[in-house]
Amino acid sequence: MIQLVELTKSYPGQSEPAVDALTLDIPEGEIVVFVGPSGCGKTTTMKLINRLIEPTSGRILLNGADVTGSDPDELRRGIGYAIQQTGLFPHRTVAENIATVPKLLKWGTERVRARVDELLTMVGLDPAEYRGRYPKQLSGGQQQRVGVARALAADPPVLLMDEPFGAIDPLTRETLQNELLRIQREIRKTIVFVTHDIDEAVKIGDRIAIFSEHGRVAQYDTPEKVLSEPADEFVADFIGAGASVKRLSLTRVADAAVATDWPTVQRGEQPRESDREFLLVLDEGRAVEWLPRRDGRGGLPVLNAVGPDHTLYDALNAMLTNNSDVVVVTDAEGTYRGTLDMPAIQDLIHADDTTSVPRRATKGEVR
Ligand SMILES: Nc1ncnc2c1ncn2[C@@H]1O[C@H](COP(=O)(O)OP(=O)(O)OP(=O)(O)O)[C@@H](O)[C@H]1O
Repeated sequence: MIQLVELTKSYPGQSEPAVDALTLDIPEGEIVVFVGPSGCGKTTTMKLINRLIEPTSGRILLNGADVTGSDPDELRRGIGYAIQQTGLFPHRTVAENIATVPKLLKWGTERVRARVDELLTMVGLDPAEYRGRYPKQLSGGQQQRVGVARALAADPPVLLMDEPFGAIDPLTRETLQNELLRIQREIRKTIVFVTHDIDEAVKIGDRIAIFSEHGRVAQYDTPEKVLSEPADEFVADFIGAGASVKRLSLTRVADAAVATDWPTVQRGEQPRESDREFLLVLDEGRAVEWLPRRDGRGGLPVLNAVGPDHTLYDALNAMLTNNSDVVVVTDAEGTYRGTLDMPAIQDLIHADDTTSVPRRATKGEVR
């Protein structure tokens, strides 16, 4: 666990401190996200944690030990650091880049080679194809993956990530976010993650620290709490409109009440009687077609099914894209598991809401 105690940084020549008496506990094995407007002191705080810069006053404790006076080089070997500009060495191969810290630690050649391949596989790059490439022969997203692999190389207990997915297109960014969450389920590091983007913070964070200015933390809470009970107007403004929709991204489809009573028919078989307008056609366990009940002709392909790792936000998005109020749910292998409908999502949005007006549809009733 990392404890920041009254941490202050005043840069020379600046009238106000960049970080002013920041006190914050970062629990072991969690992802804590620093989010806030430009210039509020997020990067300064990260650099203070790994002693790239020295505090003007205050202390940093790592697992209870004061590291403010320890050897910065030694400290940094226990702290992985991944940044937006990746900082990859352009004239070194992917493998050499990843091996930087293990070589400093004088690991044997075979151990380094095995670790490089293990990490490339972990971040979704085929070692045989990528270990010999140079950074400029990679896409931006691939460079970020290598940056994350390099930060993890010597298995540090702490990982600092400063807008690691900042300059990436939205689709790749989402993939990288999902991969980080998958990797974190295995490695359980203490991760401090900086972003400008509240949606990214909500998705990635076990806790979110919302910085206002000068490293002051306006709220430090779980994403649920930040969205449902913003501490003040600054936080409410920063979250922006649509907090209830954002809350949908906190629930995975795997944890939602998936309905299993949608009428289905096996491909090639005679449909059963049903009160639903459409039947779902299954082929070898997969939902492939919505078949109109009335004449059994002119079926529509099943598009944008959601799996267990998707969020309810993704499910809502799929419904809107399909212009439908129901979406097919599959398991990780793509096998049909059931359906999620709009009323189920509305129920979730309004779970603790006693004032909403009656809706047209009720649960289970699909128009
Ligand atoms: N080396 C420096 N010398 C002087 N002032 C600095 C230096 N680095 C940062 N600052 C100032 O400290 C404040 C905090 O900067 P910091 O980079 O920590 O903010 P940030 O929240 O990470 O911003 P951004 O989201 O734009 O990256 C800013 O006002 C910035 O101008």
